Amino acid sequence: MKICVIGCGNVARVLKEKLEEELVFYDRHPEKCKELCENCFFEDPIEMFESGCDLIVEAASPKAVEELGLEAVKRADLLVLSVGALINEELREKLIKVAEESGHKVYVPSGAIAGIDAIKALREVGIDEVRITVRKNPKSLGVETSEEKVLFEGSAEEAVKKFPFNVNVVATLKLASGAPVKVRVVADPKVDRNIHQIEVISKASNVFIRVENVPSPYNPKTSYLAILSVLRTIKEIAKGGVLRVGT
Ligand SMILES: NC(=O)C1=CN([C@@H]2O[C@H](COP(=O)(O)OP(=O)(O)OC[C@H]3O[C@@H](n4cnc5c(N)ncnc54)[C@H](OP(=O)(O)O)[C@@H]3O)[C@@H](O)[C@H]2O)C=CC1
Ligand SMILES: O=C([O-])CC(=O)C(=O)O
Repeated sequence: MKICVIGCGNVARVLKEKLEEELVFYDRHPEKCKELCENCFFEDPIEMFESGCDLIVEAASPKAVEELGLEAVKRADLLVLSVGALINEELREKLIKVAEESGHKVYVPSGAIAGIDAIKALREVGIDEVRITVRKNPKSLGVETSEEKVLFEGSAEEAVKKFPFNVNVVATLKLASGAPVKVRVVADPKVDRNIHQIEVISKASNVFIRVENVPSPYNPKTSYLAILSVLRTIKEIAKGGVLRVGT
């Protein structure tokens, strides 16, 4: 499999370390790609897409999904990590339409959270409400405070606008549940992990999930679990396989 990666940051670096597949890269900072892989980067994203990708992995930003998502999915299957971009219904529908027309898929991995399997199943009976508290060290949220501080309470849509690099998981919950998602973002100097606490209320089950994630090596905003989730998704795509575990 040839994998084309948008973004030469933290996620890309770990993918390069851990994957045996052929990898090529694009970033708006070519020097970052050069550092990662001297002979396997492109300065132009379209040239990279045209180079024959089996899978395009977006690991850059919600803006990158807006700018490059349609061009990418026209040419290959697309894995989106900056899921916040997909909360915009117009962009999401366009992406799905282009994917359908070109015979490609759009993958959204579970990323930094767990429980997407149960949430998808509960959708069958309708989910009344999803609540999530995102708790991170102030440094990860770009603020300074010596005490625990609630930075935000509101809807998924507002949250992804306000914290584009910290609450992509909120958009994943919204897409998986189809329900309103109530979000709290808390800066907490006492924590050194990225903590996601999720409650799902429905007729069939109430589900309580708490994930305490170690930050990833090159970007503390991004949990290491998010990268492991991408790695596993890529491996399952590459392997095909007949046994599918999980909803
Ligand atoms: N779904 C999930 O659960 C999770 C998703 N994420 C998201 O995954 C993405 C990748 O994370 P990570 O690797 O840690 O991020 P990094 O900031 O380490 O790397 C991203 C790289 O992509 C570049 N980039 C950003 N926007 C564009 C663009 N429009 N065109 C070209 N290059 C661009 C960045 O440049 P510059 O520095 O100039 O912006 C940077 O070099 C982020 O959006 C992050 O928020 C992270 C954790 C969990
Ligand atoms: O990695 C995390 O803990 C969550 C995150 O940054 C995001 O959802 O964007």
